[in-house]
Amino acid sequence: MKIGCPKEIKPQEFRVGITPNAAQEAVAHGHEVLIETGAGVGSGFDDAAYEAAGAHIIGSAEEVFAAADMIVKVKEPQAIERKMLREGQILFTYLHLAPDPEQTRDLMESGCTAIAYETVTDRSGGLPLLAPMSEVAGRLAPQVGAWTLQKANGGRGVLMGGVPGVGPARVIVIGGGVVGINAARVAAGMGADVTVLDRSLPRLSLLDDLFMGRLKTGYSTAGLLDELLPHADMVVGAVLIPGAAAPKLISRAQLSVMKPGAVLVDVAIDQGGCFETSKATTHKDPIYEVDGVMHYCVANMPGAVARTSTIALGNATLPFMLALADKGWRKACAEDEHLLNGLNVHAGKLTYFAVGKALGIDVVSPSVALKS
Ligand SMILES: NC(=O)c1ccc[n+]([C@@H]2O[C@H](COP(=O)([O-])OP(=O)(O)OC[C@H]3O[C@@H](n4cnc5c(N)ncnc54)[C@H](O)[C@@H]3O)[C@@H](O)[C@H]2O)c1
Ligand SMILES: C[C@H](N)C(=O)O
Ligand SMILES: [Mg+2]
Repeated sequence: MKIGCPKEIKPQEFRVGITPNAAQEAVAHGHEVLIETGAGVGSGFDDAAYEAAGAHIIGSAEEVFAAADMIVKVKEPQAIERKMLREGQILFTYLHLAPDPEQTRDLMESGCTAIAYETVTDRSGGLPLLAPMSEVAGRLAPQVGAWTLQKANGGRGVLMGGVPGVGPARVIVIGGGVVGINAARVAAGMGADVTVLDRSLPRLSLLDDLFMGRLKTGYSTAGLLDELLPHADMVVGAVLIPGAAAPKLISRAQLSVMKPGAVLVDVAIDQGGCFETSKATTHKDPIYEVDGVMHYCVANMPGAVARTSTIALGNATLPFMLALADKGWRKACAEDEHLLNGLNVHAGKLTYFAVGKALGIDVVSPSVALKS
């Protein structure tokens, strides 16, 4: 199979979908790997590293899209990339379709077969292709939140760990999954007073055991948030209902009970955001203020630490990319229900129920799509 990897074009996105090591494995499996020139530079991989791995360097994204049977990327295809997709072509990347009707329409119109990293599952109920980037974004969240808390950036001028004689920042993490646990770990490590809220009691139990009194846990309800918000310096939004639009857990009205200069970091913004006042921002212009409360809502946070993120993502995607290339998407998905769970669009039809529900579009079950 011809596997193509274009350079990412989302603003300030420096990750790349295929590392030289992954390219080398694909070549060893008998595939041809086409990398757009410069695609890896933002992650520290120059064209020569790909050539040494046996890949071909291609001059433009247009040529990569035209030649490849499967496109492997990081971010959802941007409008100009969507025009280059064609019927029968496999697209393997993050999609986050629930909050994105335009992208969904374009992917359906293209006729391509789109497999979304974020809905591929594993045996233990996890999301193995989302997890590495959730680890990164979770660890980044207190870091960017701490920067936003600085007075010059609009924050209330509170130091995460405080100092002797002055208490630490109070951080609430809503959602104790992969993002949440990593955010809690770094916030606690910075010395903050951390509370994690979740709706899964087993998850709260795990957090309680792991952190041994270093953080507090709470069962996530609107009432508990009402109690906690007036005291919070930072709230990290880290909830997920796989594939679905994020539930809105803090309304605009609730901002009025928060302290001026408190900070909301909405990591769940890629699924539409879990605060009513969230709107996606970029690394170049990451923060804005609403009713005195600072918001950080970058939907591609791991792009900021592209080297770490590209390698971590590549480690996770490699076996799935090889399965798709070796067997073709039908056989690969027929033999692996977890990969089939990644199928979001095929031949003009939407194949993921939570996306269909969010966007009001009819869905064909992935097992039916497999046979079409
Ligand atoms: N902005 C970015 O750059 C970036 C990067 C990586 C991940 N993400 C996003 O972060 C979000 C979280 O991802 P994850 O991997 O941690 O997911 P996860 O499935 O590991 O964890 C989500 C947690 O949310 C909990 N939850 C669901 N509804 C809740 C509610 N009402 N209140 C409290 N908890 C609730 C679940 O029980 C689960 O523990 C996703 O939207 C993911 O796409 C964003
Ligand atoms: C998954 C997340 N939206 C990312 O960009 O890595
Ligand atoms: Mg180009």
